[in-house]
Amino acid sequence: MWMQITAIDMNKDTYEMGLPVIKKAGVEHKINFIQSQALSALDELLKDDATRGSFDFAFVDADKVNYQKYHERLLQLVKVGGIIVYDNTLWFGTVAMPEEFVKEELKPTRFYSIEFNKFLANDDRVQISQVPLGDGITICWRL
Ligand SMILES: C[S@@+](CC[C@H](N)C(=O)[O-])C[C@H]1O[C@@H](n2cnc3c(N)ncnc32)[C@H](O)[C@@H]1O
Repeated sequence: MWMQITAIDMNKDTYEMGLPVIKKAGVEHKINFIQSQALSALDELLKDDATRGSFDFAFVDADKVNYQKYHERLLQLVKVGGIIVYDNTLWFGTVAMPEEFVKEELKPTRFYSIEFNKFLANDDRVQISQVPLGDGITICWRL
């Protein structure tokens, strides 16, 4: 079956940085890069009935303040049994630290990350596993 990757980033440089490797692997034709704010791109994808519930896998590594909004949209785009992975859910370990030990510059995202982690833990539309790999990833199995 024809497999395709939809990649969204508001900054094309990020995609172009990886492009030589993508080309070397001969998979450029499989990637649909959308240069856009993620929320509007996801909303566009949701307008298409053929796209809803069609994705096997989603990986999110963008602005943490919007993770919950991405989650609501991805639940509609990823098929039941599919996987959604969120990056940086430990936020340098700060989500488990008392606030007084956290550097000022990490505090805003720490707050969003804690709120999002609590939200996911109570979301019965997914089964989750928090993996202490890198900066923490949360794997969600779409139920
Ligand atoms: C930490 S980088 C990760 C890039 C890529 N996932 C990787 O691992 O190489 C975060 C990326 O999210 C993009 N980004 C941040 N906020 C975004 C938004 N609201 N909409 C679309 N892209 C966004 C940035 O441009 C940046 O390329």
